[in-house]
Amino acid sequence: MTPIIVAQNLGKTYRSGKLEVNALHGVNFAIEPGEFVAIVGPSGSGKSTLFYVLGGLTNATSGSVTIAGTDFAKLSDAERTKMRRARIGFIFQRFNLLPTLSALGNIEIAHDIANLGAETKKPLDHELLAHLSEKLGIAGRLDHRPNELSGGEQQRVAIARALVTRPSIVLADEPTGNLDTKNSDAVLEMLRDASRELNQTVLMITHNPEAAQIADRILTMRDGQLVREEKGAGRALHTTY
Ligand SMILES: Nc1ncnc2c1ncn2[C@@H]1O[C@H](COP(=O)(O)OP(=O)(O)OP(=O)(O)O)[C@@H](O)[C@H]1O
Repeated sequence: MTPIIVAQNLGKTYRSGKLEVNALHGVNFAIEPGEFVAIVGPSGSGKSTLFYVLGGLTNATSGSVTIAGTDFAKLSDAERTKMRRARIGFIFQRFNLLPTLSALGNIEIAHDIANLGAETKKPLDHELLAHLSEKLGIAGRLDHRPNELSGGEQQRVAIARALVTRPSIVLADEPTGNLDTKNSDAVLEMLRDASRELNQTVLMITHNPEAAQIADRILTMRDGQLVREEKGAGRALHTTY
C-alpha cells in the first residue's frame, strides 16, 4: 500500500533572535491509509510541532512531508491551503471555535471551507452530523455559542467539526485533554471507528498512555526525535483515569 503520510528526515528549528530550538530533527515515518497512529512523549518533545508541520500549518526547516504522494514543499501556499482544506480535519488543543457563531454555525463554516478545497462540492451530511452529535453528547447544545459551553463541550464540538467533512486525514492534538472518562471514551471510539470503518487516517497526539493504546501503532517522541515504535492494543485502557 502507498503511505498517505510520509515524513523524511524532518526537522524544525524555531529561531528568535540568537536563540534556536531544534523542536524536531531527523524524524522519519510512513503512515498507511486508514491507520490510527498515536504520538506520545513528554512535554516539549515536539509533538505539537510535528502536528503543525504535518498539517502544513508551518514549514519544516529541513526534510520533507509528503501527503498522498505530494511533497508539501513543492506546493505554493495557495495549493497547500487547498490540499489542507480538502484532505485534513484538525482537532486543536485550543478548539479554535469562532466565538460569534453557534456550535452548529462553527460546524457549518468548517464544512463550507472544506468545500472550497474540494474538487466536487458536497452538501453537509446531516445524518453524519446527527450521529456525531448524539455520540458526543452535544445534540442539545448545537445552538449555543462557545462561551455558553463548557471546555469539554467546546472540545466535542471541535471534534464533530473535524469529522463531519469526512477528511481522509484527521490530525488530533490532545483530543481527550478536557474530557472526563465517559466522553473521552466516546471520542476515542469515534476516532477508532473513523479509521476502521471509514478508512480515515488518524494521527492523535496524547499525553495519556492508556488512551494511546486505542491506536494501531504508538510512536514515542523525545527531544524532537522518534525514539520508539510499538503496536497499540486497538482499545483504550482506562486503568489510571
Ligand atoms: N513558536 C515557538 N517558538 C520557539 N520555540 C517553540 C515554539 N513552539 C514550540 N517551541 C519549543 O519547541 C519544543 C517542542 O515544543 P512542542 O510544543 O512541539 O512540544 P510538545 O511535545 O507538543 O509539548 P506539550 O506536550 O507540552 O504540548 C519546546 O522546546 C518548545 O519550547
